[in-house]
Amino acid sequence: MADNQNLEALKAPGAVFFIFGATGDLARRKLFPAIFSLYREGKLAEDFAVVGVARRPRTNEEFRDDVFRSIQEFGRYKSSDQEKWNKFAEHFEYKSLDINNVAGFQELKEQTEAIEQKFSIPGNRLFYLALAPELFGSVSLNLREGGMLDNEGWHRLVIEKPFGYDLKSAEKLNEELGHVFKEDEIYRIDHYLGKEMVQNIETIRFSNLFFESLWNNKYIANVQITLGETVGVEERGGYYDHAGALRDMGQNHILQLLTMIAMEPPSRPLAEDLRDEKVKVLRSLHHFADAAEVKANVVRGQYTAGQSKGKDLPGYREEDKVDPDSNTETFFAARVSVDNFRWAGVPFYIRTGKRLPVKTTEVVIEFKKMPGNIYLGQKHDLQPNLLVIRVNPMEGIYFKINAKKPGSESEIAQVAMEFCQSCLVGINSPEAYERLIHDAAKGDSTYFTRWDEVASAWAFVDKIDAAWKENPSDVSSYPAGSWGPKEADELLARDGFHWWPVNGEEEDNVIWVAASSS
Ligand SMILES: NC(=O)C1=CN([C@@H]2O[C@H](COP(=O)(O)OP(=O)(O)OC[C@H]3O[C@@H](n4cnc5c(N)ncnc54)[C@H](OP(=O)(O)O)[C@@H]3O)[C@@H](O)[C@H]2O)C=CC1
Ligand SMILES: O=C1O[C@H](COP(=O)(O)O)[C@@H](O)[C@H](O)[C@H]1O
Repeated sequence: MADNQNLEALKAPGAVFFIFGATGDLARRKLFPAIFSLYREGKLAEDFAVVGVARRPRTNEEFRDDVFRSIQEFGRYKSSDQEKWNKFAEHFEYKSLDINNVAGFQELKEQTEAIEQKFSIPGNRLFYLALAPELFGSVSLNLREGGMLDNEGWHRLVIEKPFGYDLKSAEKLNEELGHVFKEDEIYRIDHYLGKEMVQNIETIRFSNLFFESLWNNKYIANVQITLGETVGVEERGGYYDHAGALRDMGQNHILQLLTMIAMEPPSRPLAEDLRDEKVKVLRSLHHFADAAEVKANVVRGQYTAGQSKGKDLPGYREEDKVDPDSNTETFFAARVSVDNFRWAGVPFYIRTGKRLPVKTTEVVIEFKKMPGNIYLGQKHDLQPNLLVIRVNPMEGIYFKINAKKPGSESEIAQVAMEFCQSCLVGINSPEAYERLIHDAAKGDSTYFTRWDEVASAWAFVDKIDAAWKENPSDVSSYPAGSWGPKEADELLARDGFHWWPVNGEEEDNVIWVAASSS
């Protein structure tokens, strides 16, 4: 009984989910599998439906086949029972329309009313825009013009990143959306906020006395945030060549991770309180004053041909749909300061890149060194304590401490005490998109970015971009499969630090103690 009650509380209310861009890459790889997982776990009400929208012609049957293939290829759960699949698939319909043509929306309205009647759906409508950002404004206007918002029930707009190209374009887009939707109806996706371990940062920080009491500039020497990718630009060269790493990963995912690490505890466990704290961090970021300051603190790189695991990899300029003379950065690293009471003097080193040696998202908190004076003269190099939060692909945390090497007389060894969440049997963490779609359907905006966060992040990034534009070809190169240009190491070396190894590239002399059941 208690379990049933819990399940009921988890269920999102009945609604129609509109996936605009239903024939696209994101829908196929992430959104359909996420909806299936929510259904399998009983997190969707029985009275739900999904309407896929794009220009390509598709019958409902063809669309359901597309959805089936996407789930079998990319889903956490696969479908193996035809009868159960048919029951799920009958909730899916397709509508071919051009976003720019309002007549299509009027037809969509009629189709939607019939679906709502068929499944007794109470009129709630969630519009997920898995579309190129240029279409976001038109789709919201045409939803209104086509009468899609005239009914009773809630209306929510879920928007993919990038939200604009810079502050100015983001403001324009926000204004366009604001003519149709209120701020609390807009859910701006940053899928990193849906990741299990990103949400866990809040819990780790605010439920452990020994972390929170050390979480400041008295005890922390620096923070390192790495979002490494082994892939190149794949099929997205056309988009990426206009975006680059700073816009693609920096303005959103990295700065969001940084806010989770740096924010003050929210006064109440409410979405607005958490977002208030995050925006305060973004407002505290030191904005680089001019090109010289950017040059001293930000490194940009582009990959050239290289090798990974014995495989030859092309350079960025040889990639499909990329300008052969492109100066777009596929890597950036920066030394960032959060100018507030807690963090003054603590450098935050951030980096991301395509074609790095490993796929990894990790945050390393390096604590200040102990004086070590009582060990002087004993050939001990006392290492600093580290707290490492592993977000992706491994999930977990570990803490590095110094201890007497087992069996030795006085030797000191580094011990890594690990909670390896992904090693735990039975844990199959929900994908970020599952959580976020579920949250949006329940009206919980905690892990979506509010407009003032987006605007503050752009204001910071625009300063870097403006400096880069003054000298567009000043981009360092790095061979595919390496850790980026050497200047990224120099950023830290200057301060007496270095990047800590990530994702299992651990030093040999560390003793691991695992707190998992694997
Ligand atoms: N793919 C990814 O991994 C990620 C994507 N994103 C973001 O998600 C969004 C979608 O990306 P992605 O799926 O890769 O893009 P795709 O190019 O693969 O898909 C775009 C979709 O838009 C549809 N479309 C284009 N023009 C129109 C139009 N005029 N009217 C109706 N439908 C139209 C296309 O269908 P059709 O041609 O049939 O009309 C297609 O379904 C983008 O904002 C992207 O930045 C964010 C993070 C990761
Ligand atoms: O938003 C994006 O994220 C992906 C990386 O996401 P992850 O969850 O696999 O770490 C990145 O490849 C893509 O370029 C970017 O647009």
